[in-house]
Amino acid sequence: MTEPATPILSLRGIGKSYGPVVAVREVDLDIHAGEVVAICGDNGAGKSSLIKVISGAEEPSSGTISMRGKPVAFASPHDALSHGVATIYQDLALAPRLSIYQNVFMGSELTRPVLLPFLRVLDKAKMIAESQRFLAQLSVAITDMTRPVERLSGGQRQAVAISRALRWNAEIIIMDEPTAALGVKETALVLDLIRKLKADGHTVLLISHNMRDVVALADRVVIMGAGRKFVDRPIDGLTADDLSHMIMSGNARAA
Ligand SMILES: Nc1ncnc2c1ncn2[C@@H]1O[C@H](COP(=O)(O)OP(=O)(O)OP(=O)(O)O)[C@@H](O)[C@H]1O
Repeated sequence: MTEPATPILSLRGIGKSYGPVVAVREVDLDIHAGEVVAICGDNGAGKSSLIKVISGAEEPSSGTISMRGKPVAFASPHDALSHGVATIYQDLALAPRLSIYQNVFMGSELTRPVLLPFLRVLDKAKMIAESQRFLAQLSVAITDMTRPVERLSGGQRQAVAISRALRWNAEIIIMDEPTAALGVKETALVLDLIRKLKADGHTVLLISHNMRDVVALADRVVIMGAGRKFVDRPIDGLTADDLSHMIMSGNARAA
């Protein structure tokens, strides 16, 4: 018998309180490399608070986080990013007037030397080529990397936000409600982006209220209610209705 692989990410006893408000209680969670895991639950269940702890945006009030069996503590989202954990929030945090390549490399621009070794200028050509490579990896057909992001569709903007995560070599990509603001066609594009990430070996943590998206994409579903994890199982055979019922039964228990 083969030993189960060490999880890429493990949470043990994670709690998060904001003053007297307990948002997350005693959550244990193991995420394996290459999985797509959906985190579901009603409003106020604690999904965002849990994600903020994993993404380095908030410190946990209790518990530990490990990556590949080694304890880690993320002091900031940048710190999490340098450990290979990237989070894409609903607003995508893109600069609409800047071009695709400027958004992909925002805060981590590539430079090249000119004349003297200590004199460097932005390496626009390389940033354009790399951005093109990331988007091609996601099967997104945009050729002009100088196009401002405000002229892209919602799905294409998600692709730019994901490309930024890829630029950091993120292994774990956390997506907060990626299809919430999108129409049918754009939603299909984003679901394809997530499938592509999985096919390329990335691990995806997905917060979603859309049970159809969850059934279509996730390998495993985690359902939270009143800060606790009360379901953690493979998606095998579950329907969107099953998931909705599970969420509601969790609410009834929490009430
Ligand atoms: N910064 C904060 N200060 C105080 N309370 C907070 C803060 N952030 C979240 N909470 C509370 O923590 C609880 C969990 O909220 P959280 O946003 O994590 O849930 P959620 O499942 O993501 O909900 P939603 O689906 O509505 O985003 C709620 O009672 C919420 O009011």
